[in-house]
Amino acid sequence: MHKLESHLCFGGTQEVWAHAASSTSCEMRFSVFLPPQSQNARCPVLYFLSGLTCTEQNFINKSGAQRYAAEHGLIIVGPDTSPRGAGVPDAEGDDIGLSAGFYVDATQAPWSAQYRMHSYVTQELPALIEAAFPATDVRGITGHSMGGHGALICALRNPGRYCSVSALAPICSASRGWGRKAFPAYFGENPDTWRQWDACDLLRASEDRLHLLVDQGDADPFLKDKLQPDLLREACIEGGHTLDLRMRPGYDHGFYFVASFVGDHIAHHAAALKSV
Ligand SMILES: N[C@@H](CCC(=O)N[C@@H](CSC=O)C(=O)NCC(=O)O)C(=O)O
Repeated sequence: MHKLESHLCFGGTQEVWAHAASSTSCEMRFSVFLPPQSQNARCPVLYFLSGLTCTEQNFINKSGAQRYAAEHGLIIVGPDTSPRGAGVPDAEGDDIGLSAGFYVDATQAPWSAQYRMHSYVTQELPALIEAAFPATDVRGITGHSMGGHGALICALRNPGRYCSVSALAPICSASRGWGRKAFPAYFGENPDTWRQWDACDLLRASEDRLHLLVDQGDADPFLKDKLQPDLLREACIEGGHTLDLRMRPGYDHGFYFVASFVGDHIAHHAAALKSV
């Protein structure tokens, strides 16, 4: 593992690291913000999963999250959004292949060998973070757009692994929304296989009851066709989950929206993670 960047920020340190990942069989980068509190004690970790077209950089450059993480004493870890490097498969379009790992473990060739972001994000990366940084094993998970879908499915498929979950403008039902192109490629043509990675289907089937915080701009151009918060609302009612879905008048999909509400999400996670 080697450090690529280190910047003092709000009394903490914003770092970027690279390491050889076994889940994805390639070098992976991740960001880690270490709050000032982590100089003296281990801190809980919030995982932030980014959206389509992103690397580990977009969130740390554009969200302004460091200020809130420093205030609350949370480590924030931001993985890349797909495997990368020589030989990693790709396809035409922003919503499949590079930067579009959808936080799933693909089952179909050629994707299945390296598009294993679910294993990477839920198992390999936390093990590394908890061994190499001043982190506890108390974890929360959040994300934006494809990363919001990722946060939901990571929590739903791994009961007990995360103490808190939230999402900003998530793809709520990837198999019916923004994942309509990637899911058949990653899992094959049988829709039953897609449902195992679709947040709404998982919410309906889950025996765990989640308490979800979701923010969504009502001027988001992807709202109706690709994000579909109405499906999330219905699935939460059917599955008995608590959903605090806050529709934000006038906000669109990008990082201006994320920056406006990321502080609320960090406060929400801090309250849950620090009460464990
Ligand atoms: N070009 C794409 C949309 C690209 C986009 O809006 N990406 C978002 C995430 S969308 C869902 O996962 C993003 O975070 N971009 C990075 C940034 O720095 O803004 C299209 O129009 O289909």
